[in-house]
Amino acid sequence: MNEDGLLELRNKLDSIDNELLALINERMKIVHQVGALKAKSGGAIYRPEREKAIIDRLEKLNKESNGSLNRAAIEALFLEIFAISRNIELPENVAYLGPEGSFTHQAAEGRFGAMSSYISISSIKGIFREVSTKKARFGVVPIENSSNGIVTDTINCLKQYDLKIIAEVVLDIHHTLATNCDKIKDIKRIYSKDIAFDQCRKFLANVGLDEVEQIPIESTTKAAKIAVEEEGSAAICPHVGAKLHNLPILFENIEDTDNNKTRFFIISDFENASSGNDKTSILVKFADRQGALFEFLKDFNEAGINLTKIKSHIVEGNSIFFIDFDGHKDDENVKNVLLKHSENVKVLGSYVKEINDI
Ligand SMILES: O=C(O)C(=O)C[C@]1(C(=O)O)C=C[C@@H](O)C=C1
Repeated sequence: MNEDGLLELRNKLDSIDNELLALINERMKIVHQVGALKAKSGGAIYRPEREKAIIDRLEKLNKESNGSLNRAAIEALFLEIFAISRNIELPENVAYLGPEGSFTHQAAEGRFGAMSSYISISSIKGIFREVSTKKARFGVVPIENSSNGIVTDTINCLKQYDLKIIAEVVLDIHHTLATNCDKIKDIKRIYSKDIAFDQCRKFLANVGLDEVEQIPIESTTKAAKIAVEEEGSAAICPHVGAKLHNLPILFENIEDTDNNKTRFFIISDFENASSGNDKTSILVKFADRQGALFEFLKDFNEAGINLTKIKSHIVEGNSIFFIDFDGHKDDENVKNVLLKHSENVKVLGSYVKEINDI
């Protein structure tokens, strides 16, 4: 291998890295001052709308100056910088639906970065409790999956607790089949979460595993932990979960649809300012009379509000609707409609709209 000139290029990289480090430290000094200011005013540390505005601006600048980074790369770099910044302003705990390595953990790390302090919690209700008792500043919970629909526990908790949705994260969900068995025919049982089995039905039939015992447990990552200890077992689990428990992966991306996504909410105890590109989620209980739903939808339509999702859901025997629409709750047209229906509506939060939608 001819590596002439490598040393010279590495020297150049080293001196750029030195400059980057000095600049980042310079940035963090200012972040420290922002933190002190917020400590006085009581302002929220996490400002998703500001982070989005910075990334939008940098993406535009990058295009204008013909930079080689795409939006995903700019986001990856700067979301980590913001996460470090927030920790400098005030270290805050993030509670997520565990165990470690779960998809919710991945969603949390994607938004809060490597420096945050994470608390793994085993139930959705536990996460809401953790945030409302201020043991954690943020909670990360799944709200819906493209194949399995709405997560009932999350809706119930959003109804019950006085917390706000402050951000959404949409993850592409890929499953692996991981096992210590050398051959498929040696697999005698498979562990996973019930919905993961549902999402991989065709794959299991294709490889002749549809008749093998399926043991549903509470998390896909725990499935990997059990399968590594039990001979003749396999797990349907995330790549990260298999790696975490040193379980060899036999097949990757075994989900039946190539558009398998899960949407997560980040919950906290504050409300976001408008970013100009927001979405709002509400729960609505309609009066038990003819035309109630129709009137509600008509008012939204006349106010020029784009409803992006409407799902009915039963809580304690009563039917309620989970609705998403474009706009911020403080936008004039939104405010008026919500005011008119305030008796029946619970506003769950306005937050920056993700590009990756479900
Ligand atoms: O602008 C702020 O409010 C900050 O706290 C600074 C900063 C940043 O690093 O730029 C950090 C955290 C916020 O979520 C948004 C931006």
